Amino acid sequence: MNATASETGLAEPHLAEVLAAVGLDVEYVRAEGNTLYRLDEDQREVPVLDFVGGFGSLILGHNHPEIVAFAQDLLRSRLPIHAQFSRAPHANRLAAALNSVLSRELGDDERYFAIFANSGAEAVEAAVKHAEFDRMLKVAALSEEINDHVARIRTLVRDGLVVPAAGAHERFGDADRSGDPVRDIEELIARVDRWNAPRLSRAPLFLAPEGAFHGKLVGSVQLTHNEAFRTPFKALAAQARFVPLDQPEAIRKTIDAERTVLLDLAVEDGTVTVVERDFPVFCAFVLEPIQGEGGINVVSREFAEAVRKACDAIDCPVVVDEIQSGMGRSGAFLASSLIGLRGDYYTLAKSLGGGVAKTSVALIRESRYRKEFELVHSSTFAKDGFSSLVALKVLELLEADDGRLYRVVEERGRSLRAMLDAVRAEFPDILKDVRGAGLMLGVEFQDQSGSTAATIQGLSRSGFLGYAVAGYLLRGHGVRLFPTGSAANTLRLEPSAGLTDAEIAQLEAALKDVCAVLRDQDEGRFMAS
Ligand SMILES: Cc1ncc(COP(=O)(O)O)c(C/N=C/c2cc(O)cc(-c3ccccn3)n2)c1O
Repeated sequence: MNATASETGLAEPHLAEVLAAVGLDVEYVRAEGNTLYRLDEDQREVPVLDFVGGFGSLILGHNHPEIVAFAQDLLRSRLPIHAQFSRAPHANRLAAALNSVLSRELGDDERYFAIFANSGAEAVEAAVKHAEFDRMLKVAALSEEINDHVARIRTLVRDGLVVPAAGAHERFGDADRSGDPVRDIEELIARVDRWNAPRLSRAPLFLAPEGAFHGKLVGSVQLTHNEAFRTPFKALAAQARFVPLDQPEAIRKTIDAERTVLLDLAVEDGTVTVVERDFPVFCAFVLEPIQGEGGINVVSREFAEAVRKACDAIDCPVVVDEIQSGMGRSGAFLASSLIGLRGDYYTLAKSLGGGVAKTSVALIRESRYRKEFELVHSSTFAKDGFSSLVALKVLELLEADDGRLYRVVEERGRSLRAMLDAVRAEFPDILKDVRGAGLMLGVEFQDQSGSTAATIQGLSRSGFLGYAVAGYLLRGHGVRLFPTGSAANTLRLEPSAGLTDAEIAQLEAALKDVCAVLRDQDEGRFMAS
């Protein structure tokens, strides 16, 4: 069925046309576990094996029976879902439950304070706002400290207790001044003020790895590396400096390149000297421990250590974005704990809602938390009763039986990975790489822009090969998976923990078939509807 814009209605008509062009514009009528159901011409249900997994939001699968039953009970109970500005027992319990999991996983009891939101990008926005709120308070404190020093030293000079050091003006290119200490200190203070003023209002910067994806809202999209998503809106928000994931040393170099100093006055041995004070340019380093939208790139332990070391040196918080990699998807609650990366902030979303609610959270460690932030940030639907209780149920299921579900994810991920590696070994000319951890895996197809088949060549050169492969797998094998806008040749696999051997086998047959068609350059079969 090839829908046109008028038939698809007004919701993203162009995207609908793209999906239609590669046969992905299917309407689903029911979903359970790893299966979506569509209707055929005779209105009969046809199962589709779903590896898109809600872009990582379905670690428990579509409509998990315990989650659905729990949600139904909540609605039947007529619980207050929107009772803003009242005690929020459910949200507090959820924050406490998240802290228990973090304490278990991180091995210490430092508390994390929760700022709840409704979507992943909104949690990132909250984290970014809090980090900037924190940075501005640091800037204000530094500025006040310098002003206090200046005022105290002005008095000391006027009282004849200290004098400006010989050469105090050197950094401004001048020789010594009049010799009158009172006049000299006023000139020095004026020069320090003129140096500091523009720097105090310098816009903050962020750090993020190349390939980063943190959402598409105003602030978060500037942390997303994909230029198509980011650059049209760069005038709206603080910019990020992106560092290559395979160059940990680039982090320190990037920080040094942006180093900004304020000037301060100090007294040494009775004389006044000018000293430098580092200005906090960087607001936060934001990174995913496993990049999703960027094409399933696993951050190395070496890179994680370089991030932590560089950020500690400049007192810059590390925001670990676990929106896609978290909630058990890697085989641990946090994928970052597998690479020894400790976050100052964490963001969680997607599977936190159990596949039936929309909720997200930014968690901020107590040592960095600014409680005044609560007075300036809020959201109508955040921490609502329904989402909070569903999220509590999700954590209960993840943590049950001493974390049995994480071990299931790890074992299912190993089985899926083993199959993918075997298919790649059989078709190295078609499959370039298999990457990821747990049940967050990616299969990268070889570039086909040199194909002798014009259609395959054209699709590859236009960045649609991955979508065309996805269309073939859906039409020919009833298997659903997608590439992403930032890694068009990498199909991502994010099934639920309920993945069965039969589902792995079905995917194996589908992948081997599409690899054979591409090896044969059989564009007729490849594009058959
Ligand atoms: C690490 C991370 N941080 C913040 C976000 C933003 O969350 P929201 O989408 O809930 O605002 C995401 C959400 N991910 C969205 C996503 C992830 C992905 O891997 C693919 C696609 C996608 C979307 C459309 C078409 C193809 N791919 N979308 C994320 O993965």
